[in-house]
Amino acid sequence: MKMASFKEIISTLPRRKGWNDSDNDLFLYRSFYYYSFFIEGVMSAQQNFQSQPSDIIICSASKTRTTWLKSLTFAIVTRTTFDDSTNPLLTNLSHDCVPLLEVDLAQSSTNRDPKNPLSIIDSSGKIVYICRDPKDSFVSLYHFIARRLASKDMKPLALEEAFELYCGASLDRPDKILFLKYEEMIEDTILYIKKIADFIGYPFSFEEIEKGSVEKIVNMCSFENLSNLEVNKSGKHREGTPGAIENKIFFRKGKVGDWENYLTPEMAARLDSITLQKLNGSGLTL
Ligand SMILES: Nc1ncnc2c1ncn2[C@@H]1O[C@H](COP(=O)(O)OS(=O)(=O)O)[C@@H](OP(=O)(O)O)[C@H]1O
Repeated sequence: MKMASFKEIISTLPRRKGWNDSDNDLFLYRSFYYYSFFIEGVMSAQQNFQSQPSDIIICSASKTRTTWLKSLTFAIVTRTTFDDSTNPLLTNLSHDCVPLLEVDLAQSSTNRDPKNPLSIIDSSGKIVYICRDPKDSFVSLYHFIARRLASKDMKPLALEEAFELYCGASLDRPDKILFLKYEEMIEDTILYIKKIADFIGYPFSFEEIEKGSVEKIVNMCSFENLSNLEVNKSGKHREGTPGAIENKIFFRKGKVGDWENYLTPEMAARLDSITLQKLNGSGLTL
C-alpha cells in the first residue's frame, strides 16, 4: 500500500487561522498546533529520529526563552572547548549554535539510522524543557511577529484579535524531563545552570565553581550581553532562505511580567484559566 506523503497527511489535519505572515493556517498534529512549514520536519523527526544516549534535547514552545536556554546549554557543554574570546556564541545567534532537530532531518543531513526509530522519551538521552508564563509568551510572540512583519512593511493583527487566536490553540507537554520554569530560573540562575549541567552529564567541579565558571556562563548568556553582540544586532538567521529573519528580532525586552503592559485583567484571567485547565492533573501549577 502506498504511504501517504507528509503533504497529504497535512492536508487532512484540522486547521485554524494563524497570525504569521508566510502561512496563515496552523495545523493540529498530535495535540499541538504548528505552521505547515515546520510540520513536515516535525513529522520526519518523529518518524525517523534515532536517539542516542549522548543526546541533549532542548524542548520549548515558542517564546519561552529558548534562545537563552540554548545559549546556556551550549555554554555549559563547550566550556572547556572554547575560551572567553572564541566561544561561537559570541559570533553566532544561539539558535545557530545548536542543530534544529526537525530541520536537520527534513534536509536528510543526519547520519542517524532511520530504519529503527526510537521514541525520544524512551531513550536514555537527556531532555531539558523550559516553559514560561503563557501571558508573557503571548506578548513576546505578538511582538516577534509584529516586528517581523514590520521588516516586510506589513501590519500585524490587533493584539486583541491575535489573543483570540492564541487562546484557541492548545499546548501539550511531555514528561520524563528536566522541567524548567523561566520565572524560577531567573530568580536563581546560578543554581539552575548547575542543575542543567548535572542533569545533562556535564557537572561543574568544585574548582570550576570556585573559579567562577558558572557566573561566566550567566554573564555570557545574559540578555544584555547577547543582544549587544554585533551578530545579534545586524546578523540574519536562515539567511538566503524564505524563513530568513533578522537576529535582533529574537531579542526584545528580556523581562518577566511584561504582559501587564499589554493584557487587560480579563485577558490575563482568561489565559490563566486555559493554562490551569491544561495543567490539570499534571502536578504543575502556574
Ligand atoms: N539571553 C537571553 N536572556 C533572557 N531573555 C532572552 C535572551 N534572549 C532572548 N530573550 C528573550 O526571550 C524571548 C524570546 O523567546 P524565545 O527565545 O523562546 O524565542 S524563540 O521561540 O526561540 O523564537 C524574548 O522575550 P521578550 O523580551 O519578553 O519578548 C526575548 O527578548
